[in-house]
Amino acid sequence: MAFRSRREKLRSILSGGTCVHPGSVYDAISIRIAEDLGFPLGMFGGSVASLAVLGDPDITLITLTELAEQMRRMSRAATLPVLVDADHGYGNALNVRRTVQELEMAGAAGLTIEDTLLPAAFGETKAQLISLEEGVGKMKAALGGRSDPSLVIMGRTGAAAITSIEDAVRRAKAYEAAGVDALFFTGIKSRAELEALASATRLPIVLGGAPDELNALDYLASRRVRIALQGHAPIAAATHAVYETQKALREGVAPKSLKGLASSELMARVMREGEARVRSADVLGLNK
Ligand SMILES: O=C([O-])CC(=O)C(=O)O
Ligand SMILES: [Mg+2]
Repeated sequence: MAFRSRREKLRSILSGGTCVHPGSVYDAISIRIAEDLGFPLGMFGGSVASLAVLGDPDITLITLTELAEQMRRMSRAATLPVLVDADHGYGNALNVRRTVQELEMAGAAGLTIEDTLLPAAFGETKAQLISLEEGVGKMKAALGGRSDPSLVIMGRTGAAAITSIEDAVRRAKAYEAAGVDALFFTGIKSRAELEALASATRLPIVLGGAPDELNALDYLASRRVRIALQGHAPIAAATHAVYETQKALREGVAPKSLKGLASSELMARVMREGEARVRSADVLGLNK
């Protein structure tokens, strides 16, 4: 299986004793940069998928096909293991199965399925959850949908901030019992909440955005948190750079005088230009 070693790397992070930050990845360039900088894995958030592919906010407009296609491009560009935010699995539990099949073929190392009601319901301004029973059905469907057993399936809940920490604990225990490989929590506001979840379960934990008191990797590792997200600053940095560059050009700055551009060395590295050159020499008859 072509992607097994990526999945095994993600599994070794989950079974290890430390907590790591993933690189935020969303396209072929960002995954190569994260790989070159030595990140142990990439996180492909639903928010950055929507932004990179559609230029839209994170409101469940992107389709599974678009998400999987973007993942496939990243899988081709780099070998870094990628954890994909598969939102609610793009429908009910049957759609979750299809989502897992598509993301597995696209080369994801792991994916998260969350129990948020998506897309947002009519007339509701706040996030809502599906029932625990439906959530368990989705986890089972996800597990049943993989054909490579090394693909990592994570159960995700934001219950701590939507309903209560007690509900988050109930859901975490139920998803663990359903057989998921790891638990992904968002909306955790304190060490006490993390500790309630960690002591009620045994699986490795992944933490979405968290407050400052939860930002010490050693502490997180001691509570079985193996991956801690840091948001998605790179796409905001890229947007800023494109904005400033286009603005300067529009204002008449000469291309040669632009500031903040990648060096030609960095561009060549990101394009893997050296490898392409060797390959061309080999196959285009230039090696004489
Ligand atoms: O998974 C993440 O990185 C956080 C999230 O839900 C998103 O960005 O859509
Ligand atoms: Mg998301």
